[in-house]
Amino acid sequence: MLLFDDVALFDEGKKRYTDFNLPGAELRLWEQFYDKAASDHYYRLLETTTPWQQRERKIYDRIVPDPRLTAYYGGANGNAWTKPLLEIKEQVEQTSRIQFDRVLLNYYRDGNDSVAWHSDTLPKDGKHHEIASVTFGATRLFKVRHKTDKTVQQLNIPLTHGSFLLMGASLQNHYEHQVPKTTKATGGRINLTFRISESSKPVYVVEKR
Ligand SMILES: O=C(O)CCC(=O)C(=O)O
Ligand SMILES: [Fe+2]
Repeated sequence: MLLFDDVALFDEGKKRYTDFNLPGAELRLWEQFYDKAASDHYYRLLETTTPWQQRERKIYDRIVPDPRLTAYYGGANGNAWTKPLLEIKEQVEQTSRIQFDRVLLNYYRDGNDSVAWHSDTLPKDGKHHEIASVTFGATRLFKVRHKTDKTVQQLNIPLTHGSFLLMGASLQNHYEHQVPKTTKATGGRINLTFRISESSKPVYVVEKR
């Protein structure tokens, strides 16, 4: 069975690069960072071998399960790195010239799974770092909006199978993002966000093109 044949982009066989040129923040996208065969391979592998957890959070006085499954690798409390995750980490490090030391995996089982508007948590050193986001599986919209300046247009970025989105450190200061639920029939989606914890600093500076 072939997975995710609806991704028309793959027919073109092109790696497409976009710099969103956001005011005050860096956001860059490589579509088909992985080709279809590699993307299908990683999707299947991660879906079946990851120790997915259903996390919960307290919202006021209610305990609410997250509308997605998650797993952490690296850092103080994460699972031990696996060979495929290290492979992906090295590939995003080569392109971004930034070194990451942990990864959060999100598994959106269908269109009913989501992540609400947020900025990623401030690391303990009080400073945001770059985040490298890799997607396998169904295409979902990644929405980005400025926290205060309503004149900055909201972005709706379809993150396709095998894409790589690089978020600059200041994106978290000035913008928030979400992956909304969708009623469109959609299969599973796995997103990996490679991060830098407080104990390590980027080895390289992201180069502006
Ligand atoms: O699934 C995505 O594309 C984004 C996930 C995310 O924003 C997060 O885990 O902080
Ligand atoms: Fe996030």
